[in-house]
Amino acid sequence: MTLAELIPTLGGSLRGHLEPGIWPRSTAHGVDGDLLLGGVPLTQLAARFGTPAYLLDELTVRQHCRDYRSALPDVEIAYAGKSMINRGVLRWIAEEGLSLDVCSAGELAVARAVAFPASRIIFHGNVKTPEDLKAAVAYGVDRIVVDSLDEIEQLGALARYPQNVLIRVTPGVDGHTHRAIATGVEDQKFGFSLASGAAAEAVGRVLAQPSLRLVGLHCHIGSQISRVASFEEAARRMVAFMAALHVQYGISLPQLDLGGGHAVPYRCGDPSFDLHGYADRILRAVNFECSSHQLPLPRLTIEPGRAIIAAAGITLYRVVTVKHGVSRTFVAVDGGMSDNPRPSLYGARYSVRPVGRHFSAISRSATVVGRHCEAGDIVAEDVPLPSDLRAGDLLAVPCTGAYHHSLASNYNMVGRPPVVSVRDGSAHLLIRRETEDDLLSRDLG
Ligand SMILES: Cc1ncc(COP(=O)(O)O)c(C=O)c1O
Ligand SMILES: N[C@@H](CCCC[NH3+])C(=O)O
Repeated sequence: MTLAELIPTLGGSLRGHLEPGIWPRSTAHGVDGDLLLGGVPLTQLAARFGTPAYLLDELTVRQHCRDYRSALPDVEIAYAGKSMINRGVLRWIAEEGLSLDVCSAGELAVARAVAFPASRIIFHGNVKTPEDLKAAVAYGVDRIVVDSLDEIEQLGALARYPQNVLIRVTPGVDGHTHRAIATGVEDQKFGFSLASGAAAEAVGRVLAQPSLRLVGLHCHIGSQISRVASFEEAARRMVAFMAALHVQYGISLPQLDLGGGHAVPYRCGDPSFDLHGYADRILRAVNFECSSHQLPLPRLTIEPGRAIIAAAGITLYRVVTVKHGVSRTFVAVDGGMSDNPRPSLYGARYSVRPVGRHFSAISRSATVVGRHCEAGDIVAEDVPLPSDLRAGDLLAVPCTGAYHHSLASNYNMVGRPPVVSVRDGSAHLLIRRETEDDLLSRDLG
């Protein structure tokens, strides 16, 4: 597929005032107030697959992979599988030539199911159970990112051949993101602190394990970060640390993994991430620090998840009730915090668009709420919705490709929605809807 084939659909979106960067690239206007995704009307997808449903635009995912590869041609791009993992998506990722970051035996099992090349897999996690480590070693993943002294010993005892490892370093850099997903700052559960000397100690421990081969360092300063300066600062500190290790241990580490965390806009006006600015500043910073410390340039890896897949996704809900409170209107839909816990976890905000018929031009502010037994079960707070919105209408929520299906739960014994991919006018069920039988199958009475 060429770039030219991917672009025309974007024009359709812009003409229809669908905010670019928030809606999947193939989104376009259909007839009678419908939207098309991958050439398929949303009303048709709702009728065929039911609601709520996660929709995924294959072209957007592929285009984002290409954007990264062309902005950073000499850098390894590893897709962070935790953002959205299933066999279909991993096939696209493999075909686009990306590597893969997994963080559990379960994620690795999905990779194994599509024969994702072990040579392109990086295994993460602050906790790796014995089962995780065994699965990683058995599949022969190229790199394991060690995150504790205990893990270094456990992996050292388990590894059969020299296992490539990276050490996860906490560089002490604030990414200015929600505190629940800020992982570059001191005194939290991820990584070895650079400032305290824990990272240098970890290096010594890995070097002392004959079955481990230290190939580099890793850092990940958090998620949904738009300030390129934070990534740049982390890169500088990491290279300075590599230089210090050269002095202390006489080693030149060949790899540096700078993690993911690149922000996406969820609503119009949210800060976006300047990929080309990032590429330029990170490469300059690493080149400058390496030459000033007379270090050979390491091979760089980055690990975007959200930036690859968030804007490829739309969640489709059906309105079940419209209730007028004392001062607010509540539009209640057939999903909620079980398919999207991000509003309750991080106060995340979304935009919402009614689809499937012509609506009144008069809008009012409404709060879209879910079906779960919590007052905090909110899909979108204070969003403008047409005054004639009623039960049975469809709502489309954009930018739900990342950390939605992967964070979904069965709260209130509600089955998780299906994941449907679209492309070239056809839809394909990647993950079916979870049924009551599925839920009961684990209950052994
Ligand atoms: C080690 C690591 N790499 C990559 C990612 C991907 O993050 P994001 O989806 O924000 O790019 C994460 C999650 O934050 C992570 O923990
Ligand atoms: N789950 C988070 C991101 C965490 C990223 C993984 N470390 C979110 O939805 O934004």
